[in-house]
Amino acid sequence: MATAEYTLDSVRKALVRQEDTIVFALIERAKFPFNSLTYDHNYLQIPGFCGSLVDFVVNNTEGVQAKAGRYKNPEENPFFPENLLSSLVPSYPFTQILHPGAASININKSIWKIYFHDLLPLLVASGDDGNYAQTAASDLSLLQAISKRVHYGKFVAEVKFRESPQDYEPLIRAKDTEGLMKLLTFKSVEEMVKKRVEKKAVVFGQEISLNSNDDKKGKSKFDPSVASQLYEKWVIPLTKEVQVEYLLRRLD
Ligand SMILES: O=C(O)C(=O)C[C@]1(C(=O)O)C=C[C@@H](O)C=C1
Repeated sequence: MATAEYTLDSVRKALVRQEDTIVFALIERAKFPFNSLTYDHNYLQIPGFCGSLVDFVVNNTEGVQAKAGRYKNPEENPFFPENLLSSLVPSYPFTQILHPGAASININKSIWKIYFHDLLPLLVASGDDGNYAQTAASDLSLLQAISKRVHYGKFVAEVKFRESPQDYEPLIRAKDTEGLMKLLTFKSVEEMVKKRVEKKAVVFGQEISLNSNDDKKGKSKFDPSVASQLYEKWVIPLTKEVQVEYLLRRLD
């Protein structure tokens, strides 16, 4: 998008499209049981590496993706920024609409904790089918989709600021976190988002049969209420946290 194309309407449309990615990633992770060895620090015996299989897969995949240029896009934020090498590919002129302070906002450590402690136990069945590498890969896809959505709050905050700087500036100068949170909140939009996400989970998660009468009979690929809970408890609050963090740096 060019700078002029970033409006509240266009960034909300991007958030709506990201819901599809998140719901599909939920479906893909729910295909596997919990597979606890994926997260067990004593399972791997790889010389020179200390951590679980999911740590190993995420660290190494992010390493390759960083070299391939993924994190040159200001919409992307790595989970392990400490270990990354620079991009090795020619750079693309991404539209720079964000304030430079945006680069220092990365709440992936919180997303990581919530994902493993709270979301996974709600989403997947207990059990072990041995597909640990595939499980870790589907964890990473889902983590990346959630992370992108949450950090998109930077873009949402920027367009809100540009649309009414006169309302935001005094609150930013006063470091009024609560006031900012109130100003950027639209409860009716949040309600709509939660309902739509649950509906997508119902529709995308249903069995498809060529006989239309059978469509709704099969078992859903995951519990659709997990999608709305994910948004209500974590995705929306964290997106708002990113917006406040961004706004607090907006006049630096
Ligand atoms: O649409 C917005 O205005 C946003 O800021 C996004 C979002 C969300 O995360 O879905 C967050 C805060 C608002 O209260 C409404 C929705």
